[in-house]
Amino acid sequence: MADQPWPAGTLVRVPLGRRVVTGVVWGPGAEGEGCLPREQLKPITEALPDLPPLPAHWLQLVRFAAQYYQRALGEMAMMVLPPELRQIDAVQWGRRFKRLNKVLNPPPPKPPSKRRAAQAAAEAVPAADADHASEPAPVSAPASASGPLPGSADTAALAATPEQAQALAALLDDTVQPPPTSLLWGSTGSGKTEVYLQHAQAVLATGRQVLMMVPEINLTPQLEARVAERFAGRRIVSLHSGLTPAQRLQHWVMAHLGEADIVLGTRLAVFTPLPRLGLIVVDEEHDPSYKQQDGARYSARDLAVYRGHLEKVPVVLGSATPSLESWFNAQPVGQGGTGRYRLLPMPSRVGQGRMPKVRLIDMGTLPKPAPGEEAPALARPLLEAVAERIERGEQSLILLNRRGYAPVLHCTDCGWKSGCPHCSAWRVFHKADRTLRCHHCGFAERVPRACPDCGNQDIAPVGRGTERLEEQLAEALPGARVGRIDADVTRHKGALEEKLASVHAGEVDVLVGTQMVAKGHDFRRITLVAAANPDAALFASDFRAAERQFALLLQAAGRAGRDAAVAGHSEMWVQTWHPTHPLYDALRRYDFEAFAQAQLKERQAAGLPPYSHLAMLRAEAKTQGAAQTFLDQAAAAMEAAAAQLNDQGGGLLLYPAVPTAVQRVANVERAQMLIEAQQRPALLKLLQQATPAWLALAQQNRPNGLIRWAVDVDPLAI
Ligand SMILES: Nc1ncnc2c1ncn2[C@@H]1O[C@H](COP(=O)(O)OP(=O)(O)OP(=O)(O)O)[C@@H](O)[C@H]1O
Ligand SMILES: [Zn+2]
Repeated sequence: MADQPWPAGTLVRVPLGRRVVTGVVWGPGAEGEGCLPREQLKPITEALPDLPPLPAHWLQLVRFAAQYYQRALGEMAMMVLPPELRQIDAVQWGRRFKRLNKVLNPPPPKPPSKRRAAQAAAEAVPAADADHASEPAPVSAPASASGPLPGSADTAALAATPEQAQALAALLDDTVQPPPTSLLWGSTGSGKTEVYLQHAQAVLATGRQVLMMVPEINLTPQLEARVAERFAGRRIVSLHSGLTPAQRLQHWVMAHLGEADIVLGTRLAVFTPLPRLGLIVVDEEHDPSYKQQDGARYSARDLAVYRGHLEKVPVVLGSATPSLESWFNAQPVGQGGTGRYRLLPMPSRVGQGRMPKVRLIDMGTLPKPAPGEEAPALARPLLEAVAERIERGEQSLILLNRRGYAPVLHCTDCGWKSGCPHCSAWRVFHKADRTLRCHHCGFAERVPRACPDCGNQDIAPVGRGTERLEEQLAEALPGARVGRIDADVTRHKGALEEKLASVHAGEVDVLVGTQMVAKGHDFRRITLVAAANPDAALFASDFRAAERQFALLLQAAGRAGRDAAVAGHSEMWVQTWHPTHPLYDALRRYDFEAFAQAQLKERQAAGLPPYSHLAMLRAEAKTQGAAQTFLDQAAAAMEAAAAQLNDQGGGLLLYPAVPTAVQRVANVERAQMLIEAQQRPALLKLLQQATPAWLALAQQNRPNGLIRWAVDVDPLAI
């Protein structure tokens, strides 16, 4: 539609069948190429008034993401817009906008009338009904009540340590153009957040906006508090999936209008339109949560780097244990890397804080439990070390990455095990509500009194989850206050905050937790961290398992000794059957560099990322045969194209289709096929060329039981 009156990026309402839906004007469509003839096009109903068009950069980012992750452009664009925006019409939008304007530009203060006070009160209440209730205020209440204040209201930064100063000098040096992507490689507790804040302060002072990303929602409140405290006069908004639809829309609009100075969010925030963008921070850049695991499987970290290039703004990736991809990119070309990122190391902890001393317990040397008895959860010396902490009024953190009471129940007579009838997985015993629950499909039943197969009364838990560990520790440490934080006890809104607060307040002596507690928290009284059972990852089939485990253990260790007063005697204990494993050796010396080099060497030898590029084609079907048949046909359909690309040095390799690790979930069979390439462009070209054939094959295979298929570019787990 060459004569369309609306510029590209305008949000419009268009008729689609009998409905009217929201769309984005993308530009004139080329006739032919799958577009309808002009005569058949319906006119746009209306544009959403007062909403500036989405910027060209935003369109380009979405276009790139769609192409790279092999999704339809429209799907990608709609997926990254606030859900609420896709539904409302111009009239509803007009009402929203008016209310938002009142928040942004409050009338000059008058003596408060009764009505006004009531209205202000109403505005502070979170919207229950999306369209009719008042909008909630954005997170930085002071700013929203008084309009933007000059940057002078920022509270003073801490005096930077020499390492922080050095990193900041590099980050603030704007003679390096275009602004590079930096990898801030700082130990846990080295003050990375302080560096982000001071960098942000400099960027805000030039009138630009800052986008800060964290991997998980439960880390946003902490960062939010620190940012709000530092930038009391600024408008700060958060963006994550925990907001109400109305909140999310409001925060998004404030960012888009340039009214919000700082956007804090999870991966979805990478798509926030920001007209004055000046800095992108990706905290804990190695975290797997940055990769979306369904639909459009994008990596927010990688898109952040792309966006930085696109908009010529600096990107800071921060981590104590960078992903091997980022590490590789931060090594100079001469030293086996790509030199694409700038490495900014901060090896020391702030002040007198020290990393805890690592102690490996060789489980093989412990006395064997009597026949029929179970080994205790914690070896004697570790238990004694915990008891010592309790006596001194210090806290311990016991990490066990498995929730529930026991991963499986077992009949000692006939050998029955608590399998899930719908999945190829065991059902986990949860003692609190006496259920057997499948962690894959959610299927739950009351735990049987006797073996369902043979009637034996004696069915026993096998193995140990956090719930059981908590119980056993309470028994082994009489009088100790044992607490637990995992997904089960933090299901309700606010529960996690409550639990964390009680740990900070010293109301817990021993905290049992999953990886949830290992990340990010600034615990001040923990002097002992123990990994109860970390060996499984050493032998996992996934090539990234070791990398993830190392990061987790190092993060966990980083929760101890954060306070100088207790740092001297802080310890990280590891219960292992493989004390000489190189992973633990590197951990003992906190030598990420050595670990990374060793891992990269292995990856290079095996031709794995970052030395190659992967895509995974996944299929779900009623039978394993149907899933694999589709994948086999999909492979056959791209063989010619692959051969052609290989003639040009693409280095493409198609692996046979195999069942996934958990083959059946909710009665659906799953299979996958790996595509490997030496050259990334060849991989993308191949996927693009193959897609039409795959779409057709999928149609053909539906009657045979194919349910879904999808491509995952740069898959995290294989
Ligand atoms: N320059 C400084 N002077 C004094 N204290 C500082 C300084 N920088 C940071 N701190 C304090 O040190 C502690 C750790 O800092 P921060 O949380 O920024 O580290 P981090 O590297 O982000 O840690 P982690 O990776 O564990 O999240 C905080 O309590 C922070 O207030
Ligand atoms: Zn199941």
